[in-house]
Amino acid sequence: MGGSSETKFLQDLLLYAASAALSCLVLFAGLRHLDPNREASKKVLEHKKEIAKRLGRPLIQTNPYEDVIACDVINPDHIDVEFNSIGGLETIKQALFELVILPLKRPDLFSHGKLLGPQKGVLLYGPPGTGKTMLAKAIAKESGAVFINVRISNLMSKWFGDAQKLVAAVFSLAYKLQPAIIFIDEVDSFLGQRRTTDHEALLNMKTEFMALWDGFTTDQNARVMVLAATNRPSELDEAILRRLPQAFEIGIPDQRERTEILKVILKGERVEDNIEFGHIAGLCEGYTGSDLFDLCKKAAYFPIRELLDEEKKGKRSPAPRPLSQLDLEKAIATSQKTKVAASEYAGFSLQSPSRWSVPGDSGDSQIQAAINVFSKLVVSHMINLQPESQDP
Ligand SMILES: Nc1ncnc2c1ncn2[C@@H]1O[C@H](COP(=O)(O)OP(=O)(O)OP(=O)(O)O)[C@@H](O)[C@H]1O
Repeated sequence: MGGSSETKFLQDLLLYAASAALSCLVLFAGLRHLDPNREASKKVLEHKKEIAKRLGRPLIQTNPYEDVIACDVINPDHIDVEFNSIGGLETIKQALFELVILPLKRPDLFSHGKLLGPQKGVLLYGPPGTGKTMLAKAIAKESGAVFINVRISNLMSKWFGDAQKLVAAVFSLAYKLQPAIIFIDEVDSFLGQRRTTDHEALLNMKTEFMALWDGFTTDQNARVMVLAATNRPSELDEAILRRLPQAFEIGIPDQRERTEILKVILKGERVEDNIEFGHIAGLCEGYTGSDLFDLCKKAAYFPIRELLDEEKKGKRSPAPRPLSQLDLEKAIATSQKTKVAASEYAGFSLQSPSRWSVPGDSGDSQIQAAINVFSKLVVSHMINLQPESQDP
């Protein structure tokens, strides 16, 4: 009798122990499943590994704001633009090589004395389509610097409320990934002259940006450079111009430069040997690099159309014929240059970084100014409609 009650007790004990262990397991699994951060942290780690791989830099500690910015970072090895892909602009390319590329690539040469401290800010200004973005990318490529393409409107619309922290993240991430280039396209829309209509969040972002930028300017170990581009240099704040002491005008190319651009665009394409590039460039007065690129694309359709016409007549060819001079001339005859934005830019000229000439008060520029003010009012109104804060 005593033996059977002992066995029963042991059986019960085992049963209790087993069910307690099972309950713990279920509870633990349930809690793990319910943990809201588990999936998120797993994703973040995967994302960070992916970014490190993409950037060609070792895995670094980053905060959630830096992770947001990391999505806009480009590994220099993945950039397909180099100085050779840019036609003309020889003097500017040479100056940028010495001022920007060399200090990022060979900081050792600039660490002896204060005379040759690395540039911390360069402005590229000029009409749309003249190659400013191309130049910025080529600089990153040639200097092996990561390229952080800061899209302020994106930050403002997506992360309103946290935008200031994201601005800080731009600089801290650049520092961690250095050498780095922070590229701000259309800088006037972010760091333009302060207006009474500016939203407080935008003003705070500007102040934060400038303070952080100043910090980098005095830090001799920072291999971080701000490259800014604009079509409207006269709209920039004086305070910004002071921080961009080196400014380069990327203007409308002349005939010699247009010849070089055409050669660069058509390099590696199937073209006839006898194209007179100088002659074609002469027919393209006022064209920007972007206009020339569009022109070549348009001309490249003629051989394809011809091939399709031949096919309709039952004649088969293995490939379209090479592009000819006549194709380019025909494309010029039917092309309309997109000179609208270029004419808007015309009239601005930079004497010195802090001295700008303002366009005459033509009817056109007044209408444009009115459009600018109106669009800024709309944007500022839209900002007011944004929800308060969203966590990245
Ligand atoms: N100097 C150039 N050499 C070769 N291609 C050029 C040149 N300039 C412009 N292009 C062509 O025009 C396209 C647009 O140039 P890019 O975006 O650099 O101009 P942008 O000055 O930055 O214009 P935006 O002010 O509108 O941003 C390039 O992708 C390239 O195909």
